[in-house]
Amino acid sequence: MTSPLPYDPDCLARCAAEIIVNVRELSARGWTPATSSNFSRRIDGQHVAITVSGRDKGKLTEADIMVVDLDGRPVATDQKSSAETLLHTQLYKRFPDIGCVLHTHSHNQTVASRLYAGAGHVHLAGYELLKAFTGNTTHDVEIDVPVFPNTQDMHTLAAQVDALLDRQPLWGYLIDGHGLYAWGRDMDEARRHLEAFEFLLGCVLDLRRLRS
Ligand SMILES: CSCCC(=O)C(=O)COP(=O)(O)O
Ligand SMILES: [Zn+2]
Repeated sequence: MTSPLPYDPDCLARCAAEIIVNVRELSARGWTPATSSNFSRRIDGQHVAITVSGRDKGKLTEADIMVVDLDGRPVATDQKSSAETLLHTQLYKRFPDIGCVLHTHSHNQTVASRLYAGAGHVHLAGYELLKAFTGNTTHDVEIDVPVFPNTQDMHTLAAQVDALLDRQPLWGYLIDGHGLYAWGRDMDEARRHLEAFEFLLGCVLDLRRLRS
């Protein structure tokens, strides 16, 4: 007799469907080139639905979504989760409110990360779209989007993210030459943050080009 799954399979199916439909849209914008990027959704207090490593994110099916626990260990599967699983699970583990983490490799995100790696952050101020981070209450906020050095050592990267999360609230960060992580309480909020970061980074890059 097979043992029952430790998570609700219907909940996994709903999370997977949500990831598939949203990621197809993000991929159609060119934000997930060459199998890059990874995506996850919290199933419950202990389990996360996340993309399998190396899959074409523009063509995801249910078979490309698996379950890991909050330490990033595969649950009831022998598939290999995203190489960057730890960057997802560290957020779910630390913040019970976080329900969705989205990581993309758009052109704007990658160029901005290269340009601002030296400064360590991209400063965002003066934009109406900053309301995307304040629950539409005010645009009068300033955000420094951190830029972390890229590494294949996820424990090093996760430790740097954790140290910054100790000091300030964050809705996303860049990795140098790599891409953007953004998150939210659910898919809609995470997407709003991701799209706002993408738009604002595009503005910063255009202004810098026009002023030079
Ligand atoms: C070819 S992309 C390099 C790895 C990466 O940065 C990424 O986002 C995708 O890795 P995954 O293991 O999640 O497919
Ligand atoms: Zn990546």
